[in-house]
Amino acid sequence: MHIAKYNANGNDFIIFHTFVEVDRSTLAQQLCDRQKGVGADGLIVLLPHAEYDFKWQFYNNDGSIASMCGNGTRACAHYAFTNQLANASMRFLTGAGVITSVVENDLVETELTTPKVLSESFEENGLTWHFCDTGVPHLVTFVEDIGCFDKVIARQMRYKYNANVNYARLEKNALHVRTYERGVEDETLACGTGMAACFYSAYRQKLVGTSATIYPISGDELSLRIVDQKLFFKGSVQKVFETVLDL
Ligand SMILES: N[C@H](CCC[C@H](N)C(=O)O)C(=O)O
Repeated sequence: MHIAKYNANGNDFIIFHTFVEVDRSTLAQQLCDRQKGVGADGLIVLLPHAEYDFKWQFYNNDGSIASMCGNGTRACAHYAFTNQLANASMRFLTGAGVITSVVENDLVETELTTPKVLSESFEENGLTWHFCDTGVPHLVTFVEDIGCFDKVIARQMRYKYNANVNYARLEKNALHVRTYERGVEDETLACGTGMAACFYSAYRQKLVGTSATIYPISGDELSLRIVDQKLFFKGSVQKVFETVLDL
């Protein structure tokens, strides 16, 4: 099996394409295992689709299925274009709906799904939480010091609300973000829908304008903008290697 390993600002993925649609949860766990497998935060499988350029299966590191993955859309769009499976501007079907991505060299911009507010903001664990869906559910709290990211609190909130958990620090028109990711069950170096959730929560509170620079813990620089309530997420991706696995 021919696979590619991608890095999207620290969020890493194994990607391949096939005609065969089967449940790949166990394969995802095997391939994503960082000791016994290739190692990645997720597995992305591209499949043919009659109406769109392709559809995808997305699995987290633990084999769980997630409806969307912002960084994953940018990595798989680059993979699809590089492997001549789609043109530079493509539309593909995810569990959260149809996604449009545009590839320009190593830069990829994705139009995410329309964000949804999941509840009123609330206080818990001495923090104010905002709850929204940017393709998958995210809790967001704004802090003065991003170093106070607390994995114990994040894990507790992740299970109580079945959501990814983000701490964000605002600095002028930029956000520094740390994310505890559902399905990885740990902090990842970047989470695309998490960055989008932090931007959207800040925008709704008028803490940022219609665009902002976002810095995940990897230190990479990404951008988010909102136009007519649609979120556009842009950043670079890298193909780390390609190989053939005899599975
Ligand atoms: N772990 C997420 C899916 C991947 C999201 C993240 N990698 C991104 O870039 O959006 C969940 O199960 O809700």
